[in-house]
Formats: sequence, structure tokens, C-alpha cells
Amino acid sequence: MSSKLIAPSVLAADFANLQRDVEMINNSDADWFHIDIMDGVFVPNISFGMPVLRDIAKHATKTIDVHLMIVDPDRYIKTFADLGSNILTVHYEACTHLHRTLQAIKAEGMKAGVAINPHTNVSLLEDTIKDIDLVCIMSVNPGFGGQSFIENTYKKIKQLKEIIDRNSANTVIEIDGGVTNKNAKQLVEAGADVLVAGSYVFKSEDPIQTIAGLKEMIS
Ligand SMILES: O=C(CO)[C@@H](O)[C@H](O)COP(=O)(O)O
Ligand SMILES: [Co+2]
Repeated sequence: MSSKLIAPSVLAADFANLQRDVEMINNSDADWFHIDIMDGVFVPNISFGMPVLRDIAKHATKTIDVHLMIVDPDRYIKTFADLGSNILTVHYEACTHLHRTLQAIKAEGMKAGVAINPHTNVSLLEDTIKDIDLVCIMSVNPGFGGQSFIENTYKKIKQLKEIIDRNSANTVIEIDGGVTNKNAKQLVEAGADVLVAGSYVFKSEDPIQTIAGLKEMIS
């Protein structure tokens, strides 16, 4: 992927002004909407579910990148396709039959992503990498926005890049958690293609400008 992408995480939006924040992303230099779905079981937090995603999708004019932090995600693949997801990312740690899950996601017309927790070694993706459209390397422990970036992520990006190149795969590398202007450039230099940013965007004074700044930094 030549141009690098920014995906604001809607988890950090103001849910009482959700349409305003969705329109902000539509009107910004952001490339994707990143949507965090948490079930309170796979991660110790519950975010939001189908009705909220349905309403976001009604207004969003950009790619919808759904990050499922739920157990047994196979149960909801069709539902998320019907709700308007373009990319559906499941957690490696939540899938017993990852290969089957990836095929099921693609059969519903979506791109298939796999997220890995900070403790999960990227080498575990070697045998499925050609079937994976996107790997989301978690640079925080999933479950909450606003956490500090884990520095070991740079090493994981480089290792994953080697696996992708060795297998001639077309997999995109996404980094999720603690992304700011302090690490964005270095992440892209290490091999990242998509940066998810939640708090850094939404807690800033001017989110449109913050997104533009991030985008410029990585172009
Ligand atoms: O999936 C997650 C957290 O589990 C992320 O997408 C966060 O929502 C990113 O938020 P910040 O770390 O950028 O605040
Ligand atoms: Co996420």
C-alpha cells in the first residue's frame, strides 16, 4: 500500500453528539472509520453494539473498519456485513478455527482482518497470512481507549512485514492503541499502513486539524 491511512476510533467520540463526530470524520482527511465492538467477556469492557453501528453507517461516507473484541465472532459475521462493515477484524485469540472464520468473512463480501494482542507472537500468522487482508497489531491491551503505547510494537511490525514479504501476501498492517504525533512517523517507517487514533484525535481541541497533522506526518 503506497499511501498511508488514518482511521479515527469512534470509541473516543462524544456519543451524545455522535452524528456531529461522524460528520467531522467525513469532512476530515481521515480515510476510515474504526469501530470498536467489545462484549465484556473477551475484554473487560462493553462499548456499543449493532444499533449504534447501524446509525454510524447511515451517515459515514468512508470505509467502515470494524474491530471485534468479542468471543466466538463467527456468530455475528453476517450481521456485521448487513450493518455495513467493509472490513471485519476478529481477534486471533478469540478464534478456534481462524482459517474458517476468514473464509466466512470474505464470503459475506467483506475484507478479513485479524487482530493480535500484545502477548501474541506475529509468527502465529505465518500459515494464514495469504488469507488475511489486514493484521491489526494491538499496541495496547484491548478494551479501553486512552492507554499508553507499547514500544515492543515496532519490533512486531518489522517481523510481520518479513512474513508478508516472504509469502508475497498483500496484507495491510494496522496499528491500534496509543497512536499520537509522537509515534506516527516511526510506525509508518517501521512498516505500518494504517494508524488507528482515538483519544489523540477526539480529545484534541481541533480534531479536523489533528487528523490533518497526522496525515501530513505520514504522507
Ligand atoms: O481497540 C481499541 C482499544 O481496545 C482501540 O481502537 C482504541 O479505541 C484506540 O484508542 P486510543 O488508544 O487511540 O485512545
Ligand atoms: Co480498535
